[in-house]
Amino acid sequence: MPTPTDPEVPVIEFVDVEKRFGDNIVLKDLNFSVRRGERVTLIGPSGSGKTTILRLVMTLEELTGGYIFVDGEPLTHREKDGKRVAVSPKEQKKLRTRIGMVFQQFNLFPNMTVLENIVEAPIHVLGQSKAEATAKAHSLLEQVGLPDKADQHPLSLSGGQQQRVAIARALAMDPEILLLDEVTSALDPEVVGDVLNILRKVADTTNVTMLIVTHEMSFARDVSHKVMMFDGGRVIEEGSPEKIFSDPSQERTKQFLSAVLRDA
Ligand SMILES: Nc1ncnc2c1ncn2[C@@H]1O[C@H](COP(=O)(O)OP(=O)(O)OP(=O)(O)O)[C@@H](O)[C@H]1O
Repeated sequence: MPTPTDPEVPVIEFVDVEKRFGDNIVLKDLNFSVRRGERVTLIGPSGSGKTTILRLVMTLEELTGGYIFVDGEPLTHREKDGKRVAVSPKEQKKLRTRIGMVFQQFNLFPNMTVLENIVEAPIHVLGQSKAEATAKAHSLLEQVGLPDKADQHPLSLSGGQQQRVAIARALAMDPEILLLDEVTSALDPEVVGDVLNILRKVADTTNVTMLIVTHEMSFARDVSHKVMMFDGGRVIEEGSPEKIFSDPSQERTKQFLSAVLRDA
């Protein structure tokens, strides 16, 4: 039996996942796994459930069926005596600290400064000292090209700058898993490249596992090890970006790609 520290254990594993909103079944019998350090891009038509998958991993949505494992440990439910039993809030919180997410709409706290946004979770969730968290926050602000914005409030920054702060905030937790949900969709086209370059660098210089939802084909091609195409709540095709993007074998795939991706 593999243990959670076994390198063969997937970092993220979906087993027979079902997600419904009322009568709307968005994901059904969804099975996939992501290995440590792997960067996986999810693509699919609007409404196919890509964002929902990320939100389930972040425990922002309630899982209505099946199981999600992080490092081999159940994130929301485990099977016990043939029954599906919820894990304790404490167990869930422990796993959650390993996961960071960057959202389309930045989701920064508007009443806090940039620095306060970044140090909040490291201090209150990880128990870091204020000095340690602050030093790391300044270094991350340097890394995302905003060394002089620590004392500003998010709403005084441009969208691209706010997204860079959001990336710094996610990285401040040293996440094992980074979830990127259409992080450039709300940005002016001229700043999209800057934000993606920061993420390319994160991909190049860390071993963080990434689950990415994006319409930016070049970015997906550059950073992903694997692309998974979703439709009807299931994976319909998966493979290397070269395979999926450059040589779509079926006409259906070709049409599908031209509908959902843009080359930026
Ligand atoms: N909170 C919610 N309440 C009810 N239905 C929801 C909720 N969130 C998502 N849905 C529904 O779930 C389905 C999948 O939505 P989701 O946002 O995951 O799709 P997506 O593939 O990310 O789409 P897009 O590419 O347009 O962002 C949609 O039908 C959506 O209406």
